[in-house]
Amino acid sequence: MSASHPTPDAADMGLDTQHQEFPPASAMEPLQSPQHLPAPPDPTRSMRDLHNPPQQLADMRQRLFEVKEKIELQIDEFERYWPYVDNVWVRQHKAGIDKTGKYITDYYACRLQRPTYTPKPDTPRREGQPTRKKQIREGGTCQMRLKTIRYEGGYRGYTVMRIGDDAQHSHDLDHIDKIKRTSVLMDIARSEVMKGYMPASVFTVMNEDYDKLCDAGGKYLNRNDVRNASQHWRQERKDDLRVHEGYKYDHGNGIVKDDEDASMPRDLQQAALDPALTNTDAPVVAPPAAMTVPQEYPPDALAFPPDLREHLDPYLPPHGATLSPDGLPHVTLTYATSLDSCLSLAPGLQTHLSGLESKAMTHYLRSKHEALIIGVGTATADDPALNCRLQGVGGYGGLGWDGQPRPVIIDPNARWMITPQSKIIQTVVKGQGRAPWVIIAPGFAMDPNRLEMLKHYGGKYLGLTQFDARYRLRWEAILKALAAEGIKSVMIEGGAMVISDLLQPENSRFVNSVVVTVAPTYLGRGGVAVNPVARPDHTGRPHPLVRFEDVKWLPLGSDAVMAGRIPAPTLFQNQMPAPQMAQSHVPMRHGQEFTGVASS
Ligand SMILES: NC(=O)C1=CN([C@@H]2O[C@H](COP(=O)(O)OP(=O)(O)OC[C@H]3O[C@@H](n4cnc5c(N)ncnc54)[C@H](OP(=O)(O)O)[C@@H]3O)[C@@H](O)[C@H]2O)C=CC1
Ligand SMILES: Nc1nc(O)c(N)c(N[C@@H]2O[C@H](COP(=O)(O)O)[C@@H](O)[C@H]2O)n1
Repeated sequence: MSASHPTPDAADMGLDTQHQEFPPASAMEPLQSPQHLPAPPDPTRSMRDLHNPPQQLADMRQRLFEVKEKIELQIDEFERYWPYVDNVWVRQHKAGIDKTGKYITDYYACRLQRPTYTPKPDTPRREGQPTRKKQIREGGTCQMRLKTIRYEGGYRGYTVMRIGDDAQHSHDLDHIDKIKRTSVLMDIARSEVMKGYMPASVFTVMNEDYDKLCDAGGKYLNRNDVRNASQHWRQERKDDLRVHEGYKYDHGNGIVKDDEDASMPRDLQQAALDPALTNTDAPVVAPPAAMTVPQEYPPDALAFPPDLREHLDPYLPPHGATLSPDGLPHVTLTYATSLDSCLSLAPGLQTHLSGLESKAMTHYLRSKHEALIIGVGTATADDPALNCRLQGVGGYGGLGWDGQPRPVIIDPNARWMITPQSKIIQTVVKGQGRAPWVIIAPGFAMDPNRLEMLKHYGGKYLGLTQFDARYRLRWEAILKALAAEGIKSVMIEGGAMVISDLLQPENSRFVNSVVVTVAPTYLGRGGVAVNPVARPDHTGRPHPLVRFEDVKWLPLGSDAVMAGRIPAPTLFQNQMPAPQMAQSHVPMRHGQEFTGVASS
């Protein structure tokens, strides 16, 4: 999971995401809404929840058990997965809604945090009643806790994070599965019995695909669990119960598959198992939309095959990338150019240079970075979505915002006219991208409405103070500001001014690799060109500005993609020195001064 997330930071609501256990009273008010009462049994559960489970269920259960890093999910995803781990997590009493009414925070502790329960000596039972077996319940062994923040503002989402940097369970997930069943399993058992099936039959059918049962946390499910789940309902209806279609009672063996049915095609067998699909006697309840797993990708999804990925991976940040020893993120510079080095036909005009294959490649690159930088010239000209539309990332078949980079706009003068209709915001609303961060300089005249609007959708402004000799924001400061926000890899897409600036010797040391798409076209004079300023060597003779090394060319459709690295800075020692740096902070308007990074 990426370090950045689409929910407005918990810090925005006065919460320290790592260290503070409960929100300050000023920020949160106790919440009494019905959604915070214990979840009632879900009568819509059926065998389908076992046989057609949410995607990557075992993996998601493990992630929601460990919560090693912040997990971001869309609300329907959270509601789909959480009932599969509610055997682990017990909701605590402190829960709250902030004053804006947009954030709802809940706190959970591991089930094994409760004190150990030792039963009192059993009270005498009425004659003929069996003695109740009360077991010692293990507890008090695990201090792991987490909180969930549900955000319902310009978009809707959940952030799940553990409390305490190094917190972890004192046991594994299997241990919890052994001592407690999830509500999904109990709900399936209950609703199947309520359809008129014998508990033994329900148990047999639930075990039919044992791997899937284990994925759902049911490795230790037993017949008693099924009986207990439906006990109240069964008391008056003992005689009416039957076995599932396709099964029979076999003396000595219990409920077994009926061989005569075994020749049925597999999908028909599945349907036969689920009376909600076939049996008109059974109550048929449509599952809520939140339970349905989307099977198809959105129409704008792109595919980039694994064998092509292999060529580019050496140039990209590795999975779990860390900051450099200097505290800088991995930077990949990438853009599409014409043969005459132009990015677009004219200033302010978006021009499609990449073919379908190289466009898919660009989206693969986007999926591999935590942030995506463009200059305000590009944001204004293109009204871009700046999301990742690769099949399998969040919003395109993946979970939450997995693989979605954070768009970052360099806009020192806060001139980008972002509105709720901007494509970037529409993408956020659809759950297909993250809200942008905008980097601004001191002295900007910030429109408060725009600021509020951006925050509403989960974005923010970052104020920077450090300038170079031309009063441009220093790239080192930009990258360190993003690193301070948890970003460890950055893809810089353009436009021409940004790319040219980063190819200058004083900046190119921040670039780890370059991936350029060359389209077979001339755009002609008047185009917006990448043309960094040449630097003569120390004798005054012309000298190439940069020649990439470790270069690989990859034909993609009718384009050619070049991947390479910028040589170490020592190779530029013969060149003229970079201009002197300007002062590192400058006065803001209204007599204030920025010192370092500020966000709002
Ligand atoms: N083919 C491709 O791959 C791509 C094409 N493009 C195209 O490029 C064109 C836009 O390029 P261009 O006009 O050069 O604009 P840019 O996107 O490069 O934005 C330039 C502006 O961003 C701000 N800026 C950037 N870096 C800094 C810095 N270090 N410090 C301070 N301010 C900074 C400045 O804003 P201010 O002026 O307010 O000071 C500057 O004028 C568009 O036509 C777009 O379609 C864009 C990306 C990729
Ligand atoms: N790789 C590439 N090829 C082109 O032909 C382009 N015009 C661009 N432009 C960049 O992509 C952004 C558009 O992104 P969305 O498709 O809207 O997500 C644009 O703003 C440029 O940064 N890139």
